[in-house]
Amino acid sequence: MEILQSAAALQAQTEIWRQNKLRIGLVPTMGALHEGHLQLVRAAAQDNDVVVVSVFVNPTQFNNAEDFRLYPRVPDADAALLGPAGCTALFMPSVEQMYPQPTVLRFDFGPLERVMEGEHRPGHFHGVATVVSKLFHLSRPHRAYFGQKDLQQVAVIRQLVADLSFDLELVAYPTIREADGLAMSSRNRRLSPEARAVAPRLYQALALGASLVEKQQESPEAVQQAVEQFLAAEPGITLEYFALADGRTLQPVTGQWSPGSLVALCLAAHVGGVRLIDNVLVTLP
Ligand SMILES: Nc1ncnc2c1ncn2[C@@H]1O[C@H](COP(=O)(O)OP(=O)(O)OP(=O)(O)O)[C@@H](O)[C@H]1O
Ligand SMILES: CC(C)(CO)[C@@H](O)C(=O)[O-]
Ligand code: BAL
Repeated sequence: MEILQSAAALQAQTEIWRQNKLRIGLVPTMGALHEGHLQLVRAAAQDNDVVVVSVFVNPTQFNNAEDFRLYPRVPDADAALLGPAGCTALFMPSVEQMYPQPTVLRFDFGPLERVMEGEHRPGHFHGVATVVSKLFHLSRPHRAYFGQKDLQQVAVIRQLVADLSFDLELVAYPTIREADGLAMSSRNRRLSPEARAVAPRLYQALALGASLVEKQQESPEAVQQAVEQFLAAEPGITLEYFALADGRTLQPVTGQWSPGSLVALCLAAHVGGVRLIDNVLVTLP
């Protein structure tokens, strides 16, 4: 595995791969890698001839300076995990490499980002779209891999790919969980033992909501209330939002259930000072 630290080096490598007709898979990450990331890398290695993994804590997508400062950074451990998982080139640029000058272009995804993460983290998806566009241009992937744990991010990038005619296949990979249900996340490293003990409640709340949605005996508003009450009973958790949304448009589901629709149950919550997100999907008959 080679480590590339400049945008020019990645572009030059991409050009050689393209000339040799090799299929390129891209896995964008912010590092502090876990099994969820590694499964994306293994999937990319199966589907493509070469795999680029980027590890870059992207400042433009953070709306909270403290969250950016505390984001876990373990580059040596990340590099050691990636080779065996099938990564061909690890791209680890500096902020100056990715942003040689301040950007002026603004991304606005309309209704898609007026809800959930977009609503609660102003500017977040502008930053994600900026850096992902740059990564697409530098590595010109045939396929790009993203996790469904960041469901709204997948929807935003799907829109980005369509609107800007990026010639690539977007692969959305299911959420990988710990044995007790907690979604794997780099930020889990910041959980104290006490916070880690209560964090699985988030998935339990989603599972409770999903079982009620499947039965369709309660209204969306009643399901909302049941999930919020479940989490309110856990003093170690502060819910930021819980949303019942259409799984494709991410717009709120209200009033009644639509037959055949995909329903996403999404939440963000603070557990011992760490902000975590999670979601589950239910397809209605
Ligand atoms: N548990 C998981 N299962 C599958 N994919 C995941 C999982 N966690 C993260 N990913 C995906 O890995 C890619 C990189 O994510 P990122 O580096 O932000 O890690 P993360 O674990 O989501 O960290 P955090 O949520 O703390 O920012 C994203 O496409 C993300 O959706
Ligand atoms: C896609 C991404 C790597 C862009 O910085 C980030 O949002 C993430 O890790 O999900
Ligand atoms: N995986 C989402 C990246 C972020 O929280 O900024």
